[in-house]
Amino acid sequence: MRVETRVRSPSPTSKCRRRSWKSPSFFVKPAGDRVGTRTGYKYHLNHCRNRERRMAITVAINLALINPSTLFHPKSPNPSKLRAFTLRCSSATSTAVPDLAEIPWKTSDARLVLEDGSIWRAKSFGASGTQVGEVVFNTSLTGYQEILTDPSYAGQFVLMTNPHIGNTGVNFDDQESRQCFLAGLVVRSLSISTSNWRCAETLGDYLAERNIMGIYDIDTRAITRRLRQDGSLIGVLSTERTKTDEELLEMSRSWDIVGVDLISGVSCKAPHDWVDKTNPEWEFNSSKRGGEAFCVIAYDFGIKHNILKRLASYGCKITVVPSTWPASETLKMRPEGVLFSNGPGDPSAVPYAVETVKEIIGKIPAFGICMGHQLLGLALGGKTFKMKFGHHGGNHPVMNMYEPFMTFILWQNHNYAVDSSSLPEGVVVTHVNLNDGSCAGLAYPAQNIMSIQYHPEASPGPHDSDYAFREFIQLMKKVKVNS
Ligand SMILES: NC(=O)CC[C@H](N)C(=O)O
Repeated sequence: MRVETRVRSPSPTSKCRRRSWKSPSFFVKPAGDRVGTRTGYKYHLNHCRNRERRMAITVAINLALINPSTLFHPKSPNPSKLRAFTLRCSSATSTAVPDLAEIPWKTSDARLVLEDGSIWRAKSFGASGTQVGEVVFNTSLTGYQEILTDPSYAGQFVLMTNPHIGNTGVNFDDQESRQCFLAGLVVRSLSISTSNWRCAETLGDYLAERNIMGIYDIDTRAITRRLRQDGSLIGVLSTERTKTDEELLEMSRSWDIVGVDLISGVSCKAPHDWVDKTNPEWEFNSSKRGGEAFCVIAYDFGIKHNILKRLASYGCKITVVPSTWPASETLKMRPEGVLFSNGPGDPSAVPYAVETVKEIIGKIPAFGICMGHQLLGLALGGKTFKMKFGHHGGNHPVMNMYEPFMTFILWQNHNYAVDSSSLPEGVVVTHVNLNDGSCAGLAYPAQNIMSIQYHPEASPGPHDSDYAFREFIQLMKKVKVNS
């Protein structure tokens, strides 16, 4: 198919004040011997501000990417600039063209077999092979790259409920860790083109290079309903024709994620300092930072880079240590605070980490995030349990129990939770998830402990809870002043 694009600008001499006359129109139409010249798509812009103009150009580039050599825009107000821009963009992503063009006509070549016996046919992208994991659904509309690189998804297939994924491609600034640890990605519709000023490669290429499997053209709504009704399910994803459905089903039924130590596979291997702050270009909260720098040890149970960046932006000097780092070494380093990070899997499967937490709390102010929060709950004598299908997404309402009318919309990503009723006296539930009443935060003021089940760094997600980092700073400050 040849693609012809035209951008028609408003007449500069037009005296007409009506908006529609002032608006540029933009046409993208398939052209060629067997396609009528008047068929195609018309993008009519309501007004001609730069942003809309850029959008129009972006649409033109996306459609023209199917065949960049036929890019054509004779009536651009500034043809040479527009041509240079569009050609630069199309050549920057031209390596992706053959794959993209193939996608809509590809036939099913993958199966997702769930432990309940259901078999879902799909089309594969990224790596091929056979992979087992727990299927969880994520309700986030954006941020698939941060999700892919969040180590907390180790051992899990992430099914995105947002039906359209891949349209912004992948860049190398939005990585939350050194690699993708998840088992695979499940999407309804994989974008046939990518368009973003930071895009460095397509999602498919990115996953293939990292040996991560992806599938698309699968009924993600039906699977999500099943997970909501029956709870998280183990699944096997396979592109191998030689494997029978029965074999894959057997594989899914003989694997379990409960009781497995997934932290040891994602944690760093040696201590190191962290200095990167949130890029000033993306900084959203530069107010109320004191000049004081606190030394913090961050236990890496699968830590996301943006937790470290936010802490650094709040002025902390951070040393990241592996999950097996002895508490005695930490105490010798005399930090002013200890952070217990997020991380994958079952908190009760890592008793060594609970022991470490037990040895540290009460001696140094402690802050737990997600897995760190669960480990603190266990160390304080509480219990954790596996939730039905967990919380994965950026739309979770969480209420602050100290200020009951303060409800935040937050990013959560967890399958386990602390059982509020199991917590000993003196430990307070500070936050509650309003969807199901589960514990979303706790504090033990007597030992200068605070912890949250949600992600204050967002990435992706709303920034509502960035204040949690400030509260940790205030906690360290209070202890320093009083000591
Ligand atoms: N984001 C996290 O730290 C996840 C915590 C824990 N592994 C869970 O799934 O509940």
